[in-house]
Amino acid sequence: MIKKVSTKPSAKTASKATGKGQSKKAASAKQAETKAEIVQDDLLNEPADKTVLDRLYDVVLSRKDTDPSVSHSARLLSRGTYKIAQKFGEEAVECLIEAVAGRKDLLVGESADVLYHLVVLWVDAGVTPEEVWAELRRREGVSGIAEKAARPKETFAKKDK
Ligand SMILES: N=c1c2ncn([C@@H]3O[C@H](COP(=O)(O)OP(=O)(O)OP(=O)(O)O)[C@@H](O)[C@H]3O)c2ncn1[C@@H]1O[C@H](COP(=O)(O)O)[C@@H](O)[C@H]1O
Repeated sequence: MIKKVSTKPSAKTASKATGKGQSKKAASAKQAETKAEIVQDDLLNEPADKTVLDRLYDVVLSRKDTDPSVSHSARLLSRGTYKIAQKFGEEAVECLIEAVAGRKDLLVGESADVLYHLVVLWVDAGVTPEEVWAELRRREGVSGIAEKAARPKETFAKKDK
C-alpha cells in the first residue's frame, strides 16, 4: 500500500482544540496546521528521485516516540523490533510475489512498501542511511564474483551445514 507524504497534524489534533477557553489552543493548532501545510507544499516541490529515501528516513526518525494514534511509523516503532521485522518480511514477500508474477505496475508499489518498512527497521535499530550508503560505496567497483571468491573458505554458514 502506498501512502502520501504528510507532515500535517491529524484532524483529531486540531479538533481537540475547541470549546470555551480553548480559543488560544485552537489558534495555535490552526497556526501549526498552516505551518505544516507550508512544509507539505515544500515537500511536494522536492524531487521524486533517490533523495526521497533520505527525506523518508528523516520523517520516520522524527516520528519516534510520538503519538501512535497519529502516525503509522510511530505505531509501528512502538510495537517493537519483532513486529517491525515481521512487517518488513511480509512486504518483502509481497514484493517478490509481484516480481515472480511479472506484474511490474504492482511491483513498483510493493517496492515502495519494502523501502518504507526497511527505513522503519533502520530507525528501530539505530542504523542511519549514511552507514548503508557508505557500505554500498565501499563495494563500488568490486565484482560480486571476485568478492565471493576472495572470501575465507571456512565461513560460519558453511560450518553449520
Ligand atoms: N511510505 C509510507 C508508507 N507505506 C506504507 N505505509 C503504511 O503501512 C501500513 C501498511 O498496512 P498493513 O495493513 O499492511 O499494516 P498494519 O496496519 O500495521 O496491519 P497489521 O499488520 O498490524 O495487521 C498502511 O497504514 C500504510 O499506509 C506507509 N506509511 C507511511 N509512509 C511514509 O512515512 C511518512 C510518515 O507517515 P506517518 O508515520 O504515518 O505519519 C509518510 O509521510 C510517508 O512518506
